[in-house]
Amino acid sequence: MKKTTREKALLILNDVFYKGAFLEEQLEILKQSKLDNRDYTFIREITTGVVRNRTYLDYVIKTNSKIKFNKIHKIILTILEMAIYQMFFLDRVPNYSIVSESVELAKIYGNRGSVGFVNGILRAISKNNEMPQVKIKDSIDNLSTYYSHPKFYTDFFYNNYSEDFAKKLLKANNQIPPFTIRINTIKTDRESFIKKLLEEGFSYEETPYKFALNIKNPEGIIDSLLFKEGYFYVQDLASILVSVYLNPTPNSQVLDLCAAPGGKSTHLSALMGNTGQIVACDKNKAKINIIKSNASRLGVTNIITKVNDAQVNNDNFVNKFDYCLVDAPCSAIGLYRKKPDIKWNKDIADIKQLSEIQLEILENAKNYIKTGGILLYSTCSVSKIENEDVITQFLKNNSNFVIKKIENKDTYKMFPHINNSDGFSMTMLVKNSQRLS
Ligand SMILES: C[S@@+](CC[C@H](N)C(=O)[O-])C[C@H]1O[C@@H](n2cnc3c(N)ncnc32)[C@H](O)[C@@H]1O
Repeated sequence: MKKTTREKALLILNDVFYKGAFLEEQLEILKQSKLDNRDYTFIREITTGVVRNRTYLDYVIKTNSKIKFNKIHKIILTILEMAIYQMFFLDRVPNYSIVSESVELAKIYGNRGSVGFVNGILRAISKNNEMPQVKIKDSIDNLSTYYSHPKFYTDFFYNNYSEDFAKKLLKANNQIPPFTIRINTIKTDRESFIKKLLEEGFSYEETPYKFALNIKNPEGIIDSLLFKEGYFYVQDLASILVSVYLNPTPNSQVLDLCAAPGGKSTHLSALMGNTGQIVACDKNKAKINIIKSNASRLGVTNIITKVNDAQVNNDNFVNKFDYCLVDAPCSAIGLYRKKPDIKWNKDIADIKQLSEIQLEILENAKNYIKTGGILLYSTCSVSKIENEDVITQFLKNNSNFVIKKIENKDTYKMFPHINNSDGFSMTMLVKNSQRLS
């Protein structure tokens, strides 16, 4: 029998929560399946919403369930999470229909007992006219539950920044991110691009960087001629600003050690007016082809690509470059707003492990820069462990490097609630001399 939209959403969530699937990839597969656009949008809205608000939804279940929370069968739990999300976060479906659709799903995936359970608990919860409050005494627990964030994350911002900062950040992480594009100045100029954009029926708002625009109605823009002609690249503001801060001079030699899919490399190329040379590397061979195809679409001619493991020293690179970008593999906990499943699949242990890899990469990168050259370290993580701590250790090991402040900060951090961007960290280091040891 044909699966309903809710059933499709249920199966995606089940794969994401219990089988290690990535939400974005699952949604991409669904998109390719020629599903009606309205159904696709609804499934994306429910699945993303449930992933984003999971702890809160589970709290509502816990406080209303007659069965112990950890005794609820996983798929039944997901049916409940989807139902409660629709009740309190969407307003287009009436509660009675949410309950009956959920009961239908329980009939397919559960047993007689679970059908009665789903019916009973959802009827009770649907009697609330407003979102049930979270009543947990511990403030950090309370915020983590209400805004559905890992406790270590809330704890860090609550204690190292402030309660107000933590609240605003968590709230912003649960909002839908803007669709930001970078105008490709190799192919067009700002004025002509905006004219074409408006002619094609797209509207935009400005961002603090004049070549980055937030598209208000991005549906279809990837299929547009503007895209095919390489007039723009889809890229978050924070990611765009990394290349702006590095700001390599024309004709320089640039190394991008973790370059795929090529967002920053191709931007660096535009900033250099397609002059000099950018060596764009990645460990992953398949991803190198994505850099090539992006570079070709964008009219970039000064990039050469190389499969290279940045954790291994490469003698061919030593002392060759004026600039080196290390946009390191990281926990991506700065991307909660865009990819909410990261909330649930990266913990402190992963972050610590990544910080070791990041330091290892920097320890190689330092050899590749000429004296006076610049090393820019960036991550889409807002953790201290992957940023300030890595840099502190690096500077301890390498006294011939000094920090060059960005926006008056040793490590400049961008946040969704402050910059309306992904969470990002960047540190600029200058190599003052060769090491004497
Ligand atoms: C944050 S992404 C880079 C994004 C890219 N700079 C951009 O702006 O489009 C990190 C990249 O590092 C690559 N990577 C992971 N470990 C690596 C390693 N040991 N050496 C080189 N690249 C690595 C991943 O394949 C991934 O493409």
